[in-house]
Amino acid sequence: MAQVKICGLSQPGHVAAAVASGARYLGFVFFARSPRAVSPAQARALGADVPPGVARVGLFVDPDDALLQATLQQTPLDLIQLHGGETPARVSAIKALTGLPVMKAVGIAGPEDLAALTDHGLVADMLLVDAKPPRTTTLPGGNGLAFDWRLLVGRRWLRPWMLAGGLTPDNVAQAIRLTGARAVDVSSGVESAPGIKDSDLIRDFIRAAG
Ligand SMILES: O=C(O)c1ccccc1N[C@@H]1O[C@H](COP(=O)(O)O)[C@@H](O)[C@H]1O
Repeated sequence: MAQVKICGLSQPGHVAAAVASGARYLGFVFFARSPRAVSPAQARALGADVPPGVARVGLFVDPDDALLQATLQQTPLDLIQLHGGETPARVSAIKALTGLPVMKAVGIAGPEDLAALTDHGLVADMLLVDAKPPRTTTLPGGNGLAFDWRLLVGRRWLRPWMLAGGLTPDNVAQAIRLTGARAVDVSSGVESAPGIKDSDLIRDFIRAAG
């Protein structure tokens, strides 16, 4: 069974549905432009009763030190997800600053994008392999877009990795079979509208990944 991260949670009922269905990672978005953005106080409340073994993930996009420090002062997190243009050096600096493990997202559109996974695998604790966002969007992730999963067949990196990008209850099993992913991340694919999670879709996704 692949481990599942449900990203962009903002309501206690959806956190409860994700945990009850077996999610191993819960994502809280600290990026103001996202329809899924939460405040640190909201994230603290949402993550307060999460059982051991379920990681609270803070998603940031090119955060400065002040944002990271202010967020962590207000809410406990177990893993930092970096979803912007952070360099390997910046990933290292954020690990040192926060004392937390970091998962670095890399956007993939073609084979030329795969080298960044090798570079980030030297410093990040985990890799997140996502679709590269289109130039026209203001969101660097959470767009519900998939990439050609065949690009990952036979690839190995130094760190554990998650597959993301356009996953849904209907396609996640195929994505896992093709890529061999041991962990998957979803946001839009378990929503009824942008930013509105659906407990039934969360359950269906986690079942389908099993
Ligand atoms: O979910 C968001 O709003 C978001 C905003 C900014 C950066 C990343 C974001 N989400 C991440 O994007 C991928 C793919 O999401 P989707 O399933 O295709 O909608 C996933 O890793 C989310 O964590």
